[in-house]
Amino acid sequence: MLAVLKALSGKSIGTYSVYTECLECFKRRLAPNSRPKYRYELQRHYSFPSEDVKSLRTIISPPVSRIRNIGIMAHIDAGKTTTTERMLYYSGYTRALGDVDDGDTVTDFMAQERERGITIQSAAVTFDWNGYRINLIDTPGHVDFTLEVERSLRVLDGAVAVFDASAGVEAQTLTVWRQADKHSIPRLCFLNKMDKTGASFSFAIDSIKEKLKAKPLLLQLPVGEAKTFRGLVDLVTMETITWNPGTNEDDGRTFYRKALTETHDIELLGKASKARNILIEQVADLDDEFATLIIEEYSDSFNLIPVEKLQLAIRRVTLAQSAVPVLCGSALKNKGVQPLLDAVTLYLPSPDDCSHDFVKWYENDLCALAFKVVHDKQRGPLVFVRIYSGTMKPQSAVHNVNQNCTERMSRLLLPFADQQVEIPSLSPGNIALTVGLKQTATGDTIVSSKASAAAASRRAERDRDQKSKDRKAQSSLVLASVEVPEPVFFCTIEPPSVARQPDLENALKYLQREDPSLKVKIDPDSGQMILCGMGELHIEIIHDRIRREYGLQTYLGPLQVAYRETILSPSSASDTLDRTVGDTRHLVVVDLEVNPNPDAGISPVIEYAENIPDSLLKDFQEAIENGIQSSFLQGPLLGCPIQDVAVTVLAVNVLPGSSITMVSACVSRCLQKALKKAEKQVLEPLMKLEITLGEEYLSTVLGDLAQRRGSVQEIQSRSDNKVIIASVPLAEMMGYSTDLRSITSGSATFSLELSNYEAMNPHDQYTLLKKRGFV
Ligand SMILES: Nc1nc2c(ncn2[C@@H]2O[C@H](COP(=O)(O)OP(=O)(O)OP(=O)(O)O)[C@@H](O)[C@H]2O)c(=O)[nH]1
Repeated sequence: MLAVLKALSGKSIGTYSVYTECLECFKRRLAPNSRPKYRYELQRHYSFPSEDVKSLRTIISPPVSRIRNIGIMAHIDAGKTTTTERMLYYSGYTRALGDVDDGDTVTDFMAQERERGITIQSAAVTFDWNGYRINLIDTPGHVDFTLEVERSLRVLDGAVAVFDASAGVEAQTLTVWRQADKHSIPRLCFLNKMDKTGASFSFAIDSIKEKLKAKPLLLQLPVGEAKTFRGLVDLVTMETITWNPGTNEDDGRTFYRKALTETHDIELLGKASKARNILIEQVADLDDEFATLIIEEYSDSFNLIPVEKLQLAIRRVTLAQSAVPVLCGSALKNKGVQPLLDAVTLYLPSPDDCSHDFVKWYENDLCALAFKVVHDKQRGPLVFVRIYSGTMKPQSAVHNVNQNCTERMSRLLLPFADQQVEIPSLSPGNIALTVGLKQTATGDTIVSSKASAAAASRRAERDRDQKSKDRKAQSSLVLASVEVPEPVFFCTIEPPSVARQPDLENALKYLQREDPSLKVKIDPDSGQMILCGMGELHIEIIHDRIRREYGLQTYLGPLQVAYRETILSPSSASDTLDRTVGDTRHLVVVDLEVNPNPDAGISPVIEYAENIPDSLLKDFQEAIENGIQSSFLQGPLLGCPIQDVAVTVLAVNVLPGSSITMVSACVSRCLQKALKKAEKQVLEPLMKLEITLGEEYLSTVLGDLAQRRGSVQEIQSRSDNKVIIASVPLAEMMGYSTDLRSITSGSATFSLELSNYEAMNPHDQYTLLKKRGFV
């Protein structure tokens, strides 16, 4: 039922994240009877502190080969949080099963998360399973928090993709799958909700093949489906796995493995033998070592292949990302989670299996990446770090390469969601939480000292092309930073009174450190603060957090779409700036030309005429380019950023003694002049929209899309549903979740992703300019 209530999310492509229309859906979650209110008095039964904390301390630094840094990723509501809760329960970390519907899960620990039952921030959770240390990141499913997923993926070595077995691959799964591809992260698939009406193992597998273009390796078969789902067949060991047959109330802790040959179920045995043979053939096709073993020793009977040999081959294939193992179960009904944990330890990589270039430059010195900052009122910023080399110790000074500052770390903690266990040191491959780092922001690299950073830089330099060694070596010290997508929505934000303005600035400063996808700027004309975000939900959550966490009742202006501007014809301009400040005369003369350049994107392509002397560029290139960049932020039509334009600087003359600020100002003014003279065009964000709905609503929804300037590209059939794929301007999608729900009686779901920026037609452009008071 809940799933049906949610008209939902979207996804991202490339560097862009996406806007999604799920504000209404989360408001619905707040409504009485949707999900229970957050209750501070909720008490979880933790199996530590006491004895278990001690045992945790003894295994602070497990062997690297026994560490798994794993993410759980999926479409919203596929069951990530429920699966994580089961993992924590079966590994002995919690004594009671958390339930998203009761708002008492461990990983969704923020107030909003518990109240609304959604995951907003990634929570890192550490636990042990069968002698392995698992650092698990529960990533959010909402597209407005795509950056959270990106951040997590950067520090993971492997991932579990959770699917709703009745829905197969959904929009957000595709997004996170692409993200995992980008970061080359080996994956397992878990087909969850096998108990749900409509669950279909074969449908889900087909959708993995078709939509993700992945090669699924079936490691299990379900026994029964939907209401009849009662267990699994493990095709690697040829055993049946059942969970207390006949009792649905069971917590799933106890389960039984039985050799399939002993079940007397001839049909199941036949099906499983066939599926196992296919698995073996698939693995042999992808792994030469295994193929040779089969040809040389087991060509007569696959049944004799030792389980460990098959497991090792599956592991190699998974790490090579030539195929993905698929498992299934029902987290809610407590089935299938323990074999999933076994698969995580068996098939997903340890930190040792993943190579990172920069690690060798640090040798045994500390090198860590801050991948998340959370602001804690009592303890200040808490920084989640992944350690790549060296050892991290509390009460020590560390050097932040990005901020070029040295800070003192007071405490080091193992993160158990909202519980943390203090530890005396941490070794490579692990994820930990630090207290005391006040300057560090998401994406920063942390090393032991400035000298160690310099030593690593020298080693990197030796490895590199000598020509451009300085710049390259400098950047090589900084681990790949998170790609922060451009916001697509913005609105003004005002404090309750002028006196509270500094408090609001402070709150936004903290929130920005935690969430780099949130941007704050000041409107140059009105002086108002502008909040820029990834979607309605994103901005609403920020607004809500300012109220709850900082006690500020702020006022938001209407949400506006972030348009762009470009030019359609070349033009040129000259400008002279002649100003005397004190005794100094500043005289700058600039000539430049602008040209449309569809490949330029949002960064201007800058060229210089050949007659401009190198000496002048040496002194003023940076100032010239700063002037160009600042002009690009405010187009001549709407004051929106400029894209797809090339600038050629034809001449620059500077009177000796003139300041570089004057050079920037003159270039900027000259560029504004040239842009104003050119033929101008507003570009609007065009979204790719995917709607899944019952056939009976098809014509109504298509009619509604036509009114929204939408163009339908394809209508597919998926199970009993229709899927409309269309492109629609973002400006027409405000409040879409409410509208779609009302015309489909709440049965349709949708997702949105930014497709591209497209030129508005003259009529729509005129209407927009008029609405904004520019004509
Ligand atoms: N029938 C069935 N329902 C499940 C199963 N697992 C989870 N659910 C339900 O699906 C809904 C969503 O579960 P969550 O665990 O919150 O999903 P999620 O992927 O973490 O959701 P977000 O954090 O909001 O992205 C809840 O109502 C769960 O009770 C399952 O195995 N079977």
